[in-house]
Amino acid sequence: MTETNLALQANNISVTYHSRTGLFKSFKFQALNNVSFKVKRGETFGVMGRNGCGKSSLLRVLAGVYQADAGELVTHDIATRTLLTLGLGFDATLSGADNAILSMMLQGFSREEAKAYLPAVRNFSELGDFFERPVKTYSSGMRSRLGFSTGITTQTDLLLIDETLAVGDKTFNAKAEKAMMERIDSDQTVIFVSHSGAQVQKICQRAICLERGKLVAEGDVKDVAQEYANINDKKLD
Ligand SMILES: Nc1ncnc2c1ncn2[C@@H]1O[C@H](COP(=O)(O)OP(=O)(O)OP(=O)(O)O)[C@@H](O)[C@H]1O
Repeated sequence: MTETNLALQANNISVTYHSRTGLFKSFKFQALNNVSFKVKRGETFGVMGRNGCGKSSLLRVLAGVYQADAGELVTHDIATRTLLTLGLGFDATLSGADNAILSMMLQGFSREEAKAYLPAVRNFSELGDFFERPVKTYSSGMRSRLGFSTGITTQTDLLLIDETLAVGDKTFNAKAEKAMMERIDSDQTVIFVSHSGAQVQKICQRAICLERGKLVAEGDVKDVAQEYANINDKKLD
């Protein structure tokens, strides 16, 4: 892999959570331990691993939401990035439109650029007049739709997808999946995270596997999925 076709490089990324369990008690938990890998420009790169292995923590570091407490993330020509999740970070008192603008600004867009995307977000979300109403009046499905529509409408240099996307009703889900696959099939750099080796194998060329915060396999997606299956089999013994 030449340095010129690299989109990003994770070098020895570690993340430790510090949690308070009582007035004078706290504990540390290392969710990611020295994780390193490279992602090429335009590829769909997979991250697989069992529940609690550190997938979401890694996604948050890649999205710039969390700062790794050791290691570095080197990006090449990545000014904007989207984390496609269920929109849990919304301000419930603000309207869907205002939340969409804030979320696009967090992706790296200017206020003016975010405003220009707004009609397309409104249209994709199918929220109608609710788009101008406070998010606290939304059902959970409506929140998810707002989050997904905001993420999928913008054209960013890096698209991060969390498998746990269940966006709305059947019709909306089909539309969301189609839009996601169109982006994956384009020359977009995508990182796709899932606990399902089969799902990662379906859409990714290369992948890594995490186990208890450590990288245990990297390379061609078939080989990594096999390694992941072996880990799962061992746990079932
Ligand atoms: N804020 C936090 N404080 C303490 N521990 C945390 C925190 N967030 C996550 N963890 C722990 O870090 C580990 C990794 O969590 P993470 O959410 O990254 O895993 P995951 O692979 O995405 O899991 P899942 O597939 O269940 O979503 C887990 O053991 C989890 O309990």
